[in-house]
Amino acid sequence: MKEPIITFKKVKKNYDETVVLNNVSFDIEQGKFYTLLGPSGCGKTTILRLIAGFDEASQGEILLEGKRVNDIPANKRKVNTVFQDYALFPHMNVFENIAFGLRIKKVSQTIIEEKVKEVLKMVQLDGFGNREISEMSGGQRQRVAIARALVNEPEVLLLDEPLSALDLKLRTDMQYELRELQKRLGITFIFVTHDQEEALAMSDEIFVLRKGKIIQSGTPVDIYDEPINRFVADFIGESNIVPGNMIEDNCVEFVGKSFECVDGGMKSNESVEVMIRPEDLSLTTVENGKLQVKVDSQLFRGVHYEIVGHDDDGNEWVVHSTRKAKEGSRVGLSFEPEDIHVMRFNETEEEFDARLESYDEE
Ligand SMILES: Nc1ncnc2c1ncn2[C@@H]1O[C@H](COP(=O)(O)OP(=O)(O)OP(=O)(O)O)[C@@H](O)[C@H]1O
Repeated sequence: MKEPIITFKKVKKNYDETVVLNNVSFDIEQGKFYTLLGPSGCGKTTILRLIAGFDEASQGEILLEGKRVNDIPANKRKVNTVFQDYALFPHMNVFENIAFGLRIKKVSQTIIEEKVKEVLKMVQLDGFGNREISEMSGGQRQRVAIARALVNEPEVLLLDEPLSALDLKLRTDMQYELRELQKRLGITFIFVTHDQEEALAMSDEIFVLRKGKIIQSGTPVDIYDEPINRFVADFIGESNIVPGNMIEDNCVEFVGKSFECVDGGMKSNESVEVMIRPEDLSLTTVENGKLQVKVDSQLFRGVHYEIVGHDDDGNEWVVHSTRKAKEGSRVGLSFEPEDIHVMRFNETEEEFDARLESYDEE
């Protein structure tokens, strides 16, 4: 791995007695799209503020390009932030909003004009310089905010829920645009969201946070397919989770039967939670099914039917299927060994924290 562009080493942040970040450590590589994902209040914005230099860490080290920056002020860091509300100046036009930072740095008018033109082009707002902010749509304002950050040529762009004010269609378009922009510029983006679909669609790497800790990091596929615990499984996507028992490395028992699986790492006889995603289950006949369920309801969701049923042990199963099922009928469900994911059963938060710490020490 190249030298990380940002490193957090056991960073803690507290306000008086309240611990907001607890021993957070990570490396951010240059040129990738990272997402901080987690429920409200878990510490996402705090991490951005510490990177930007708007707040100081209570303990631990923050490095930018290998150099400790704990005591370096925000304006000396090659990092720029795009805020949730864009923080544009309403009384200035688009050009002046973008030029503002350069004017403060006393950059010459010719260079300002050149640079503003260049970033307006990057965000596809060519020719919008003279418009007032009030004449711009939500998506356009968003792009002005990004242009204003890009004009400073940051190595890292921090984006704090920048799409949350947009309606669904525009939001999806902007997700695509932002991802394309990041690829084109090749700079590091660190994006904050509590929307898991957005995180999956946009990121190279996701950090999942809970209560001031990063509890899992990895590619969207890693996190979706191999959630570290039930919290991550439930937070990211829909899942069916039932209790089970490991028979041996590649064999797990649930709903009274044993199944081949490829997900090792648990001890024999260990109690586990077995997860299978709704789209990994397919409908078949009762005879051919690995599981049998009675269909309780189904909803048409456009791309698929969402079928909800229960097995004879009373466990609920959700299936995403392009085929319909009949309410009240019995159907079989099939799945592949690699679609089974096993997690520790009933792990308490303390036990989980101890497990995370043991990984850190390895
Ligand atoms: N200046 C402050 N003084 C005291 N507590 C604070 C301060 N700033 C943040 N906090 C607390 O720190 C915790 C983390 O806040 P943070 O803004 O990082 O969360 P977040 O994950 O970004 O949440 P959201 O998704 O709601 O924006 C919250 O419990 C918040 O109340």
